[in-house]
Amino acid sequence: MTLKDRFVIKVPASTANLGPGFDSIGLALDLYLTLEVEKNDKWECFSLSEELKDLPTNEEHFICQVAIKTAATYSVELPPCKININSDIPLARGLGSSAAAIIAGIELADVVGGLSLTKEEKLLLATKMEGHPDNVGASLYGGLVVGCYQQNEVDMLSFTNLPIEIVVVIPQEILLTKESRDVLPAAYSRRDAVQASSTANLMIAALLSQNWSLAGKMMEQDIFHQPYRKPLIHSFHDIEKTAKSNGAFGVALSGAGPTVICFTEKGNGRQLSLDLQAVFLEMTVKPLHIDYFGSKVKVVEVY
Ligand SMILES: Nc1ncnc2c1ncn2[C@@H]1O[C@H](COP(=O)(O)OP(=O)(O)OP(=O)(O)O)[C@@H](O)[C@H]1O
Ligand SMILES: N[C@@H](CCO)C(=O)O
Repeated sequence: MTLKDRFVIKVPASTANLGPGFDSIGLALDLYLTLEVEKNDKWECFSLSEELKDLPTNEEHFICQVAIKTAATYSVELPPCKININSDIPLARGLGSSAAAIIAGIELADVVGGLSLTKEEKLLLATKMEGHPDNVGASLYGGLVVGCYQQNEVDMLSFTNLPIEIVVVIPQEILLTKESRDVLPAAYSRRDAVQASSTANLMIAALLSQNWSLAGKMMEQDIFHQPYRKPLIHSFHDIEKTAKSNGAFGVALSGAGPTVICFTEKGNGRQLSLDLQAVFLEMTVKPLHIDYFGSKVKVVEVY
């Protein structure tokens, strides 16, 4: 690497859980966090999007902190960088903004610090920081991911070619993941644990066998987290009803909320988005696609 190298790091957003897959299932979406990075004499972060404008502009920035910490794990002192940051991912809305920022920080440390990390190493580092592998796995691998984090290890599979489209309905208010996790029970009875895990198992089997109505039914039957969180999202039931009567096969809270995510068969996303926007005028409604690539790093030589 020369001093004049510039890196572009692009990381997709993600939705987690897909209903019952709590802390385990994620899906990468085509909204992006993009960083342009070059070495500098000090740490500087310029937020180019409105959404990011109140964040720190020096090494206190979350992405720099992740990068510095990642490099330090391998006893590497990261040289300071100037970073231009752009993002389409709204913060604290359930679309994996923190996970994308963690993956971006790890990719930055990897490329600038010459760490040569494998995907598996990046996934473990990111999972430890985020606490669960669903969003970070989707942002790193792309596609639909199913993961298991225990005993300091993450096992994950990712799947491509799902003929579905997505519409997200994003309320204006933010909901921090921490607040949305605080309403969950500390423990579940054996009966509930069996029901919760069988619902998740059947949901993923139904999605992968393209049995859309069964996948949608299992999304709705989740008992892990949605019954506790839905009261925090006042419009959930109205959005669900409108989406289902306009062609969505499944509706769930996106991650920790407040975004509501609607799943429909390929080709229907745009119309479903228009139908939802016509009813929920005060919310941001977007048709999205699955990102199948995950995070990407490009070296741009500047002379
Ligand atoms: N691009 C970014 N740069 C710096 N900090 C960020 C960035 N994206 C997210 N964050 C930090 O993460 C916080 C949001 O994380 P939180 O886990 O609450 O929501 P989320 O990741 O958007 O939602 P979810 O985890 O439910 O998908 C922000 O308030 C901010 O502190
Ligand atoms: N699985 C996580 C995703 C949000 O970070 C949750 O539902 O809390």
